[in-house]
Amino acid sequence: MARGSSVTSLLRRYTRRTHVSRARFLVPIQKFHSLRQFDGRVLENFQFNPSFDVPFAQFSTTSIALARPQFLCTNPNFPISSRIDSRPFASSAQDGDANSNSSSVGLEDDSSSRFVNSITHHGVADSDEDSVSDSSIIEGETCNGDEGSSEIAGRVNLALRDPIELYRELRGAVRNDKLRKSDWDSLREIFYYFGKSGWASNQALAIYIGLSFFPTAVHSFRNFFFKKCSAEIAMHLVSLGPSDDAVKFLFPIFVEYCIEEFPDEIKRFKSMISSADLTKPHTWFPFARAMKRKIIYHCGPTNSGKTYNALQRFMEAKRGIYCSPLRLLAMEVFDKVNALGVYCSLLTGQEKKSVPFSNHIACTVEMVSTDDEYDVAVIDEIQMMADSSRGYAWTRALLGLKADEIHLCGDPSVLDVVRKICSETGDELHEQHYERFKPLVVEAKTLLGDLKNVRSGDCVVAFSRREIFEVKMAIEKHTNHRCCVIYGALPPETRRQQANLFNDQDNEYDVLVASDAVGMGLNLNIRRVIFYSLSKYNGDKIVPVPSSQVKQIAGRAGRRGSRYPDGLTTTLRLEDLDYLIDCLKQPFAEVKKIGLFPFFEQVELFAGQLPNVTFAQLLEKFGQSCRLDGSYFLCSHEHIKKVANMLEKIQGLSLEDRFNFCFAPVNIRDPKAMFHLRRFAEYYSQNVPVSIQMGMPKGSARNDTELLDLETKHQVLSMYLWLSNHFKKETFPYVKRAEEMATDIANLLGQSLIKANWKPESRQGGRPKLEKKEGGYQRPDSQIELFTKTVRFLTMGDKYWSCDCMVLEKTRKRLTEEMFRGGSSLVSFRYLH
Ligand SMILES: Nc1ncnc2c1ncn2[C@@H]1O[C@H](COP(=O)(O)OP(=O)(O)OP(=O)(O)O)[C@@H](O)[C@H]1O
Repeated sequence: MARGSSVTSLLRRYTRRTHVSRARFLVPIQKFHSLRQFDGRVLENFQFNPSFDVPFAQFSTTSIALARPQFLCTNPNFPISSRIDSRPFASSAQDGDANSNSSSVGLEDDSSSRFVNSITHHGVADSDEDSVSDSSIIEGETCNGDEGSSEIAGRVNLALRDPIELYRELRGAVRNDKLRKSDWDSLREIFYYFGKSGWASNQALAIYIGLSFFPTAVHSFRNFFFKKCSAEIAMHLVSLGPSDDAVKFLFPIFVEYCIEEFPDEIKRFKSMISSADLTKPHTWFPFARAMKRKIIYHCGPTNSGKTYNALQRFMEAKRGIYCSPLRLLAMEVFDKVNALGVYCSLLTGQEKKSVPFSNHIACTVEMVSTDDEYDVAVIDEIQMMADSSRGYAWTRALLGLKADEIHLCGDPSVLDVVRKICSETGDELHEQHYERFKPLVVEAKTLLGDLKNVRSGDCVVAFSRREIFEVKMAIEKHTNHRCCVIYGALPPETRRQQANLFNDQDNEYDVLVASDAVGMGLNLNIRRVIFYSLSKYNGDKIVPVPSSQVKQIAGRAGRRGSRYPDGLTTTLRLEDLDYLIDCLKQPFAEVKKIGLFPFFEQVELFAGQLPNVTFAQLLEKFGQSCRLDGSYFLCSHEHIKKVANMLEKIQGLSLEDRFNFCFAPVNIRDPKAMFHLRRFAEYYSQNVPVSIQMGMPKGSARNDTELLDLETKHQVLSMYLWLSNHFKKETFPYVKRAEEMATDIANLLGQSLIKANWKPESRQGGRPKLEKKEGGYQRPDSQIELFTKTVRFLTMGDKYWSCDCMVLEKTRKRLTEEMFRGGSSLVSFRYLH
């Protein structure tokens, strides 16, 4: 990115000079957010010094609250009279209540509260004589007669003096040569301690001294101090030694020094921070805020009719928008609604289907417009606001949609966050709670580790492509069942085709083998969901599948209106059963934070502060500097940074181009797909028509390599279509051709899957295998200790064993064994929540 010359070179130079690591930079920033929350509460009436334009209240901070008496007392900007006799930072000393002090100033770390306690114990402003003598003992002084007392009294007075006054005195002073070498050594140690103090560096943020600049500022302050300090101040510091007390004594003087010495640095850091300000996101959408919106939260588990009810309102409305988590689901709604006679258009990243006269639109949530007005909007799977990478799209839709009525469908995990948001936006919230149409029944018998036990209508869920094909092969080899296959890398069209094949009764494809992609968006006639395993690769290591996902997937069994309204779920192996039950029993974990990501305009503003960095570095810096309110987190941008790094060398892309290219749907672990994205960007940067440059496969895949190739080809075409919708149309002129090719490849993929009976290959090669243990893979441990709710065991022969409440896990196992011995061929138990 060629940009103008650096206005922030100083800051960057400091960053380089001090080798500030990312981790070091990040940790205090987090703290700093929490300080800021405290700030709003405690410092709302606190004024700042306008002459320096340093809004102390803007960042917290504890120090400022603590330092208030000192700032107030001499600064003409603070007319309120203050107690000159108050000791620096020891506001509690005035009321003599250490605890109330530490809570009232919102001290957040242990060291700070320890410090305040120590001040209170040693404090003298509470005119407690014992404290004075304690102080002298603790400080290692010997109080011998009047001389000792007056020396201590002098230091006590010094400690009570206004730091601004002290600073002014220092400014006008000349070097003191009376100090002994040992005193200078002590002072050096004290300043070293000060420079290393996390508390001080954190508090310095309040005056916009950034963490990277802090060591330089301390160094400069030290030089100044050594040149100027009086014997009195030096001896006072020496008596404190390298301690928190010394840090807190020096800090307000340091603040004065920085404000006077580094106004440019302060201004620069301040503008960088404010350009990365993501606080109060509800204020980003003034038009939506001007509306009186009604939010209806359809809250409940899977298969409880949430989406059905929301869609009824959507179809009744004059103008409606449905926001989907998946292209597939947007297509389903588009088809369903049009079939019912409501004209509806489709908008996803890859396709725009405009239906004439339509006032309704089904779109993917990332594509939702916050400019258009609607009567009714539906945001499906609202709990995805908490998704670590895509959550921002749901947050944006909820905050920004201009709709009179917004229906949110989802589980209860984000209910509290939505309540909080509505209280901030002023929207009226209505909650509608749902129960599953029919309870999900856990089959305790499991498949006993044998895939021969699959039955018609079963869906076997595995969490890797390799396992999916292994399971399909095994089932087709050892039974008469034929399998359809659904996993994430398949195009939505192929997934739908496989779903239809499975739902259709007039063929032999009666078993489905699927990944977690089956958890959302497809209406399937599933009788029983069987978990082949309950661990999955998370991009880094093998982890237990989270309980929310287990619930979502298991909930696919027994949909209302399907052939199997009673849903069953179980595992392949008995050993996994406890974890499955555990997950189903877990209440929905309450989400505390939801995702945000800056708009391009916000990134652009920030880029103005850091002109000579790469786009990936810019994003990294943004992540480090951005400020967020307590209910939000910055969505992960690792994927975006990888693409940004790949495109770095391409000249001629504007910042906006780079930003948009980074959101293109690409599998960053697939080198071929990454190669094509880079090629597309290169062509685009040269302003020449971007060609597809990809041969069409001759037929369906004959082995797994060819199948993988088809998948990649489809992804590249999908990327081309996405880019054509996000960049100048004329640069991507082969849209028609790309659409045709994509459709053909989706069909070829469907045909390939039907006959696929080969050993699967791995796209990455390097992915860790599931760790084998005796009896299978590494299983997640069950966390169940007790059953705390009513549990009822039943056999399929309508004979019930019931035992209410607090059934120990061992008891459950014993009962299950008894039921087996009792000759029951199929044993299940049901939780009545
Ligand atoms: N009142 C109803 N009349 C007829 N069918 C209904 C009704 N309510 C729901 N259904 C059907 O029940 C099935 C599940 O409903 P729906 O998809 O709305 O559930 P959900 O709670 O949104 O589930 P999920 O979160 O899994 O999508 C759908 O096939 C839907 O068409």
